[in-house]
Amino acid sequence: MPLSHPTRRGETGAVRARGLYAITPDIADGGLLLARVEAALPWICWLQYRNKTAAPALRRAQLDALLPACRAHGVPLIVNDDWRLAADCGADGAHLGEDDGDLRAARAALGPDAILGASCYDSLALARQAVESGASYVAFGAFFDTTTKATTRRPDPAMLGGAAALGVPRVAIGGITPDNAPQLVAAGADLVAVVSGVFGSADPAAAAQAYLRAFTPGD
Ligand SMILES: Cc1ncc(COP(=O)(O)OP(=O)(O)O)c(N)n1
Ligand SMILES: Cc1nc(C(=O)O)sc1CCOP(=O)(O)O
Ligand SMILES: [Mg+2]
Repeated sequence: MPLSHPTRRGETGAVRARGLYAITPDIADGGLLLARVEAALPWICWLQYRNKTAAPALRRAQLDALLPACRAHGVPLIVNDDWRLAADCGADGAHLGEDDGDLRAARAALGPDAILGASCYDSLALARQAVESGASYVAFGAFFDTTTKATTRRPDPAMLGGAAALGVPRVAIGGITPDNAPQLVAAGADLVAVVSGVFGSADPAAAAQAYLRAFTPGD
């Protein structure tokens, strides 16, 4: 199952990854969240913990439950929005958007091996700045309509190719389905980041596997 492999580091120490980057939805029930994540874990490359509504104590408790499950599958766990929480709970990294603080501070706090992601929306200039500031991957979106989050920016898939020279994994996000994922992978996406397409499904394991076909055209 080569596409379920987690992050590997090359000789330069750079993050290399390819496949599905699953992102959790806002689920208050920790048992339900863990069950749905555990179903998907064999098929995913990275997991992002994203909960926009939980109180800090619940976020911490959910992360503490998810971390051993991710470790058991060799899947890095990345915390959305809050690099301090990522550091406190021993996660593998953090994802920061434009309102989530300073990438340089996050890199300094998390250390050189942490996976540090940056939202770059529809901007190559933002992506260049992010890498200069310590980001180890860049994310572009929203490529398609999504009901998970209000989005205003819509990059062209060609932006993924334009970002190749940055030398870090390129993540595509926003309304990605198994049907539209192949065009983003063909345009240069190393990872497709998905919330509802995986965790909104009655069968997260089957849903996750459906995305992997985008990375093995012809199968
Ligand atoms: C992989 C990935 N890409 C983009 C985002 C969006 O981050 P942000 O713009 O900070 O919005 P919120 O997710 O915090 O609502 C992401 N989380 N992950
Ligand atoms: C969290 C997020 N960030 C986006 C961006 O464009 O930066 S789109 C998005 C929502 C992705 O959810 P779904 O896979 O359900 O469409
Ligand atoms: Mg954010």
